[in-house]
Amino acid sequence: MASAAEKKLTGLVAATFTPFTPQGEINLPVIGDYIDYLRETQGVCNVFVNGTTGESMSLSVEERKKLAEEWCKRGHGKLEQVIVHVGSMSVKESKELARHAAEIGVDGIAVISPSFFKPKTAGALRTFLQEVASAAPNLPFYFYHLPAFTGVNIPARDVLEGIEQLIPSFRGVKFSGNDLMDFGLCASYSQPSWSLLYGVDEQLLSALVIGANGAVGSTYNYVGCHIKNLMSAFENGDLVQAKAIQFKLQELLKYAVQVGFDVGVNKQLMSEISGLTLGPPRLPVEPCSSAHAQSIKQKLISIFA
Ligand SMILES: CC(=O)N[C@H](C=O)[C@@H](O)[C@H](O)[C@H](O)CO
Ligand SMILES: CC(=O)C(=O)O
Repeated sequence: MASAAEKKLTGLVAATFTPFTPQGEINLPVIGDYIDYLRETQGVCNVFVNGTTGESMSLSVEERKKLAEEWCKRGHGKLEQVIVHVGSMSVKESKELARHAAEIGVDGIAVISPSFFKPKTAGALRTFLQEVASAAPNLPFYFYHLPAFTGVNIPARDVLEGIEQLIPSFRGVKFSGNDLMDFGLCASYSQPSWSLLYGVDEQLLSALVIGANGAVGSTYNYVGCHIKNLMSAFENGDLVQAKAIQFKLQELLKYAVQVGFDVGVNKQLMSEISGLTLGPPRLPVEPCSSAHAQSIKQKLISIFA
């Protein structure tokens, strides 16, 4: 994968779930099959490992390293890019994870804002990001904006101001917010080598209109093949078709939220759809019954039929 390191990240990126054993330990042997499923069944060849969907904030540093290693090792020759999220509450741990990511040859790293002690200004957040990036100066670096989870409501556009001077390896933003004006301001500030990756799957089409280069999301694990069609329809100027597919995903997620949807449900849904055994989530996320996930799967089948 090292050769792909400077290839601009575009298209669909699956935010991966972390496989656990029934006892709640990370279950590395599942990852090889997971990669084959993404490639062969969904046509998705990029992954975002140890993010929100991967429950990174509930994992130990040691577990995060082992997971990153396994995704890299098994993905070699099969995946185009393996991006690893290395954000943490501790700048020291983040730097350790960034150094480790460089050693194992990932294609890029992403960092979310710390959220217990929150940066008060865009400048403080930039300094945090710069410090982490300095531990892996040759790795493409992405800022991960997820205000609903971090509670850090600094506009991403403000974070980007002058960031290319502080972080020469800066290559873009994974924007998981609903504020499309802020996203637009990021797009107009963006540079040719940057990737703007949108992360709210239910409104991807709007972000494509504004200039998203790609998308990172949890649902691409199991509806990637359909959302690829949305992206091609958009590229071909077929907005009628692109909207029809976007509306299907919205209908699915509306149903899922109505019956109950969190990362535990999402993970069980992926197990039911893919046949992979991803196991339970980790506390405080509660396990989801097979029946609950099956009802969402049935909805998905009827919507995308
Ligand atoms: C908070 C979170 O996990 N966001 C994901 C990625 O950014 C999305 O892919 C959502 O899971 C998806 O848009 C469904 O709401
Ligand atoms: C969904 C997403 O992008 C994440 O898991 O971080």
